[in-house]
Amino acid sequence: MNFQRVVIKVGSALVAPDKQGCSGQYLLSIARFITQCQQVGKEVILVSSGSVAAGRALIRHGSPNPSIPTKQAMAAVGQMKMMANWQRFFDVPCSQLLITHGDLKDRQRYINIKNTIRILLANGVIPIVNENDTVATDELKVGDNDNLAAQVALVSEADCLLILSDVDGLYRENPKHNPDAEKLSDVSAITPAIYQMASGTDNHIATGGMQTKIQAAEKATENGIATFILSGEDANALEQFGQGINAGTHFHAQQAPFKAKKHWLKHTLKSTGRVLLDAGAIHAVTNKGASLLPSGIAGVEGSFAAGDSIDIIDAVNQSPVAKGISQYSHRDLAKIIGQNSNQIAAILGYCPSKVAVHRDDMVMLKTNSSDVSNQTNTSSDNTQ
Ligand SMILES: Nc1ncnc2c1ncn2[C@@H]1O[C@H](COP(=O)(O)OP(=O)(O)O)[C@@H](O)[C@H]1O
Ligand SMILES: N[C@@H](CCC(=O)OP(=O)(O)O)C(=O)O
Repeated sequence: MNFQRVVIKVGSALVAPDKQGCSGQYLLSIARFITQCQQVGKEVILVSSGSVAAGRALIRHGSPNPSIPTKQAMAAVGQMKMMANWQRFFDVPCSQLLITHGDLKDRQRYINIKNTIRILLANGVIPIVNENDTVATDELKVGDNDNLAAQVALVSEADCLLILSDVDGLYRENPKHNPDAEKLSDVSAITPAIYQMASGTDNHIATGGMQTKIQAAEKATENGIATFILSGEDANALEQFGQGINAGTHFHAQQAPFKAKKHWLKHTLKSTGRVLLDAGAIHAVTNKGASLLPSGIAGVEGSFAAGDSIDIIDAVNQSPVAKGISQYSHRDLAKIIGQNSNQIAAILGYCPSKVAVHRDDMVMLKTNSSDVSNQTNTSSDNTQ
């Protein structure tokens, strides 16, 4: 097995093949594989879906698509069932980590999660992660466990991500709609064409379908984490995987791992505002690796505090060019845009920084380089 630390994501359809309750039908062989990994010194972190499905029969609901509070109640009761279901397959202890996007985007909580997982693994405990559905709101949730698993792979510094589902890989079209669709064994780069192949799911207990799996694979592989989609219904697929044979789709890890902070910024933080840049500022930021100065900002939108993530937009075509941490709140930034940085103190009465977004806190979304700090800094004014 060509990995040391693996995150294994198990979809709802495997936990609840009958679309409600918990079943051991597929979990048994997955648990056996996990035990085999541990016996040869590999570390395993589970990301398990299925709490909503597991609790579905225990919470009264009239409609086939229950309200969000009803689903949150299902998750609350189902999570215990799901954990108990996993624990019965292991002799070693399991542990429960319920996290949200709000936890991952907070630098301190992110570090707490990292430390907890490290200590659990060092003690032979299996971390089992799910989104904390009961408290998650739209703004504060990852939303699907494929992306959550990729983020867990990053925070835990795994070198492999295994996404187990009711489908045995990425097909050129949804195989449930076109049974003749061809499967891809290897994906060396995640391009728009790959995204076009992936559609959602018809399974009402699942979230995201293949689209979110591709997003997860992109996040992981650009950080040097090899990613596989395998059938969790086929015990042979896991057995073969253990022998180094890929029975599903292998998304190859990219060579240059993204720096942890840049990744956190690009994928984990959610922006609550935008700044619109004129052509000169776009050129300085994208081609010169400069910090973003208030003088280059033509407009401020949304609501954000100093330290929040914002999207950096080309005002001409409205396309996002970068993402970064704002040094100022939207209110203060709106007062200093278009102004020379030397004027900031006079306008605001304070000047913690001459830049609006520092180049070290910025990640490019569009240029060939995804890390502006790798570029030569020709900014004439990039001091904080
Ligand atoms: N191009 C594709 N290749 C494979 N499966 C696809 C594709 N596009 C959509 N899907 C759908 O994605 C489903 C798996 O996602 P999902 O139902 O969310 O499962 P899970 O609960 O494991 O996350 C498959 O059952 C399939 O219907
Ligand atoms: N957190 C939810 C699962 C969300 C989800 O992404 O489901 P799935 O697409 O089956 O991986 C639950 O435990 O029911």
